[in-house]
Amino acid sequence: MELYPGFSLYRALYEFSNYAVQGSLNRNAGMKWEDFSSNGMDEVFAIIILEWFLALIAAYCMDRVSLSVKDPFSYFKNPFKKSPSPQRTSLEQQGSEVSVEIERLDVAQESEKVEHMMLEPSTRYAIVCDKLKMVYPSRDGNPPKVAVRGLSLAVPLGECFGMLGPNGAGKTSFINTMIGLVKPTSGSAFVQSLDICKDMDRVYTSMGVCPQHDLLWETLTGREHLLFYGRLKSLKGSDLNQAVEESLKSVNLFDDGVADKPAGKYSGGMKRRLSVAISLIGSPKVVYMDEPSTGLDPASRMNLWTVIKCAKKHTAIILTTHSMEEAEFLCDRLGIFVDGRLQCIGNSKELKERYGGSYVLTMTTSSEHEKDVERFVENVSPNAKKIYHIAGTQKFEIPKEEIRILEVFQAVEKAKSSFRVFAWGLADTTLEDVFIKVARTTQAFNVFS
Ligand SMILES: Nc1ncnc2c1ncn2[C@@H]1O[C@H](COP(=O)(O)OP(=O)(O)OP(=O)(O)O)[C@@H](O)[C@H]1O
Repeated sequence: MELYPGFSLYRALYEFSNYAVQGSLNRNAGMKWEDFSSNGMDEVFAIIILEWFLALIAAYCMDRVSLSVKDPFSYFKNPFKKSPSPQRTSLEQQGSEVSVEIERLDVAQESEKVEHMMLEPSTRYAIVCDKLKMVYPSRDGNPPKVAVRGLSLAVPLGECFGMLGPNGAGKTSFINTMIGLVKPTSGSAFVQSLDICKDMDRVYTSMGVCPQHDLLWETLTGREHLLFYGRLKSLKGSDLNQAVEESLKSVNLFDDGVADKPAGKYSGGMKRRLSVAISLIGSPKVVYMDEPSTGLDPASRMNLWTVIKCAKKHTAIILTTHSMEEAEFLCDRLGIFVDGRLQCIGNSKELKERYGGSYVLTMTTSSEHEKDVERFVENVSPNAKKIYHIAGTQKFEIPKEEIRILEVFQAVEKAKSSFRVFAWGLADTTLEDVFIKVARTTQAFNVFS
């Protein structure tokens, strides 16, 4: 009976209380150590200690079994295999909503390319990320945040890769991982064949960074900043002075003594230009630019674009931007990044062809002719879809295969005789349309999944 855990405890308590009652009646001390062998309490205690060890082992096994949710018996098959930590499990569950997504062909091809590269490394590619994942740990009661979900990407020298994506998509987190500010949670990344987890010190010598927010010393001048970063990139003597001068000229910070003013007195645009110059000094092989032209006037922006375009000839650049114009002007390939994942990848023409497939017809009339416009569009293209409507102005998405542009022009001219058209236009798909479509579809999918 005493082998049952509860019973041995009960027996011990019973004996103690019995001796205590007898002790108080007979005015003696109750149970003593020497009484243990006479009343069997030594056996009871031996059983309790043994059971404590057995219960501990049983509780540990049950805990491990409960963690192996998919196969509760897997623990018994291999009891020494490390089980995932509770945090890891919750992250995997968090990521599972996305794992049902159908990976798009272009993104899958990029992953395949990277997998191939991991087996046969190539020096042509300056940046290679293989299933890179970055999770911010839970803090202040908030759950962990998966910012980058297994990104696979290869960027060759001479390419500017544009990373587009809505706010909070994880672009900056990706860059921060690549520049060593935060450690990847899993996956790997290589810069010039150097592992960012092991050889970051060597990676820094061939890397330039233009962060999202300018990181400048208020009291140092623009020239001093460039001298400092130039020295970090191993430039010396006349080479360093020449590189600094060229860099200052390229971003229009050379004339009128601007180069020798403290950075604290620079305008926002000047600081931004200095940050870009810093990222490019010493001709690094890899450059990360996080929204480089934010806050620049149109002339400075165009000037900056020329500098970046010139620099990319011998560099691999990863650039994040919210400007579609900038992306089209600078980037050889683009990736739309939503919720920590690349949703599509290709050059701007390919993306427009892939995700466009329709013209946008805009027509403005007085409010009473709105129905006439609807009928007109239905005649032109039965599958047209109204996408926008406000005070007499309506926009319709028309499948490209359903219309010929000449016929639309003829039809509009004819319609003008039936009702007054204030303005109208027919536009091809823009990169902005593609961006909105991809971002909306993915976000809607994530909400409903
Ligand atoms: N230090 C942090 N701790 C926890 N979560 C963070 C941290 N930094 C960013 N995040 C979260 O990670 C996600 C990705 O943020 P990130 O700044 O990388 O996005 P982004 O694409 O660069 O956005 P934006 O275009 O606005 O710059 C966001 O949901 C953000 O709230």
